[in-house]
Amino acid sequence: MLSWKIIRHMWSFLNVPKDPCIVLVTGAAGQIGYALVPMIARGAMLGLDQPVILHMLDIEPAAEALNGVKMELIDAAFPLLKGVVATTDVAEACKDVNIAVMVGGFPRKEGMERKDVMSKNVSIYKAQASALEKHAAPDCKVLVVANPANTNALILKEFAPSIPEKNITCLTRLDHNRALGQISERLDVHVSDVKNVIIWGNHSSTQYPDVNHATVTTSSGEKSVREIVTDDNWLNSEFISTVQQRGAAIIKARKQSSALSAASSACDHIRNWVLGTPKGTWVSMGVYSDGSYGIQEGLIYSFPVTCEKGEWSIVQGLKIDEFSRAKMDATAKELAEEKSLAYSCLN
Ligand SMILES: NC(=O)c1ccc[n+]([C@@H]2O[C@H](COP(=O)([O-])OP(=O)(O)OC[C@H]3O[C@@H](n4cnc5c(N)ncnc54)[C@H](O)[C@@H]3O)[C@@H](O)[C@H]2O)c1
Ligand SMILES: O=C(O)C[C@H](O)C(=O)O
Repeated sequence: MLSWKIIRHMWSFLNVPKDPCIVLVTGAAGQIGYALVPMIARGAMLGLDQPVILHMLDIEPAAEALNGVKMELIDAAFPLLKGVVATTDVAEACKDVNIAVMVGGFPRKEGMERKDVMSKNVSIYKAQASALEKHAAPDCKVLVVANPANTNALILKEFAPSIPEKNITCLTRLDHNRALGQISERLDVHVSDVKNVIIWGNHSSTQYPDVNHATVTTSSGEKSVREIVTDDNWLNSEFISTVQQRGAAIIKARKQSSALSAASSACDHIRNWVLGTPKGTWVSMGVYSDGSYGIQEGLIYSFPVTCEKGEWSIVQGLKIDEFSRAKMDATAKELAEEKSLAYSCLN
């Protein structure tokens, strides 16, 4: 029997091009869309050997702008980009897609809480769930970016029952990367030397950025973040609130929500999901809860996950202290409340 590794090696030796992967980006005329589509076309999401066909969806008032994005994609002459569809027809946009990145929706503005955008967005996700179910490839992987991201993903999962629940996720990788960034700034080390932070729960200000299992690579080996930072007070207060409030801080500074970091983190999320996480490293993803760590089953909750062969698995067996337990439960409680609120908006 030939091993998968040998077959892959022979394949690359023969230089057989891969079939293009069809990637849907909804809300593609918006600011995240504008940052995201060139990243996908350059291979940042699926790798430098993976051709892509982009399906871009937006609504009628944005049709002209969407067409402008298509013109720019053509002008950029990306070698990996094998086709572009720009449409306001959701069925056409969803046709045969392998990866769906759901960015379309109404973003939070300065002074608004995420709950304020709930009713506008959950009804979009209910409608688009059916379109994905009918038209996407059966093994399509879905990443919801638009807020409230966990609850939009939950609505999408509940109204697209034939899509496997393991295939529906939401973005908390931006929060994960923000947490890595804060530790790296504090210690003046490169961000790639910090790993295994965790974002638990909701992509909201109740999220719990947890450093209890995080490590830093130093010249004398891998050390725990707590040991190197030597300031539990900062780690248990300012660090947590800075990460929780980073989205609001960006909105205050830019008068618009994060776009380049959101787009880059969306690429990280899908790349690790499809191509795997490095050995010994986990990432945070919003995934359906199977009851792990006592979190109510069925919620879309951010957990530490490792990925292999296109499948994520929740990291099991991490020790949870009392401080963490309370914060993990508080963000779960908010998600359960958001779920009820979402259903009341849909009725
Ligand atoms: N999860 C995260 O980490 C994260 C980070 C940043 C932003 N966000 C969220 O991502 C979303 C997009 O942000 P943005 O800054 O790009 O907003 P934006 O307003 O610039 O773009 C949103 C786009 O969605 C389009 N749209 C609206 N309804 C649609 C529908 N039914 N179908 C398809 N497209 C539709 C709009 O026309 C617009 O072009 C917002 O909900 C924002 O809050 C999430
Ligand atoms: O906080 C927001 O509304 C924007 C986004 O979710 C972010 O985290 O930057």
